[in-house]
Amino acid sequence: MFDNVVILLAAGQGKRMNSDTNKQYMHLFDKPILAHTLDVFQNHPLIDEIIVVTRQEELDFCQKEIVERYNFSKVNRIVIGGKERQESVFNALRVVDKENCLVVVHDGARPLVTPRIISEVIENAKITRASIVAVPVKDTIKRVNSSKLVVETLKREELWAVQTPQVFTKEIITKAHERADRENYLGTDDASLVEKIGQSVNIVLGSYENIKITTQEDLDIAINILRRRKACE
Ligand SMILES: Nc1ccn([C@@H]2O[C@H](COP(=O)(O)OP(=O)(O)OP(=O)(O)O)[C@@H](O)[C@H]2O)c(=O)n1
Ligand SMILES: C[C@](O)(CO)[C@H](O)COP(=O)(O)O
Repeated sequence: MFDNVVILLAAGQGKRMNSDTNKQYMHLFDKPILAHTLDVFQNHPLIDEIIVVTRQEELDFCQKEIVERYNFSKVNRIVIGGKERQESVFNALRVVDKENCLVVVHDGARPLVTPRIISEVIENAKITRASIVAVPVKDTIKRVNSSKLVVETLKREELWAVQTPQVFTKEIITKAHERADRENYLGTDDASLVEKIGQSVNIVLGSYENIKITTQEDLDIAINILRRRKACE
């Protein structure tokens, strides 16, 4: 049996949000975005421990106003992130002390992840060792050059929009990050690093509601989804 360790990323700056408060700490209804995300993992029976990654200047706030205030008892470490998302994951990986475990990487800015998604991606990774959440794209996607000229139209039936959680054995994700670090490769998700070491990566169907809160309009979408979910409780 694997233990399941979450790396929860909250060390970004939220520049695209254009707000004075870092987006992870902005409120959605009753609590900060990061507390919503933590809630889902804290209450999930398959999750054993959580490592939160934060910025140095927000460490104290994260510890006192998020972890202690909402009593997230599964959080056993808070580590300092790096300049890029990938560095933040690598910093957290270095403190995962369990040998034989699955590492579940999740964006703190995706508070609408559901227990169903977490269960399915972990169960899949137990078998495949590398499993990520994604949804088929709905729009037509084109490759465009720097002069804004269309270069080609991609085959939509082959395109998936990738989300988190992304789950790997500790051995695979560590090897992938070490190789990327050595070769100065910077990817926009962890799976791209795993692909580079020749490991196949499996897709589990996510949800169009599992959005990453990136810009102001995402906040309105998240509020509407949460309002509907609360009304159904
Ligand atoms: N150096 C970084 C950059 C990002 N993240 C985290 O990775 C997730 C996805 O990143 P993104 O949405 O791009 O967040 P930001 O980097 O904060 O946003 P922006 O690019 O607009 O500044 C977020 O939960 C963010 O906190 C991180 O832990 N460390
Ligand atoms: C990992 C990710 O959320 C998958 O969609 C995404 O690539 C993160 O990108 P960002 O630029 O760090 O938001």
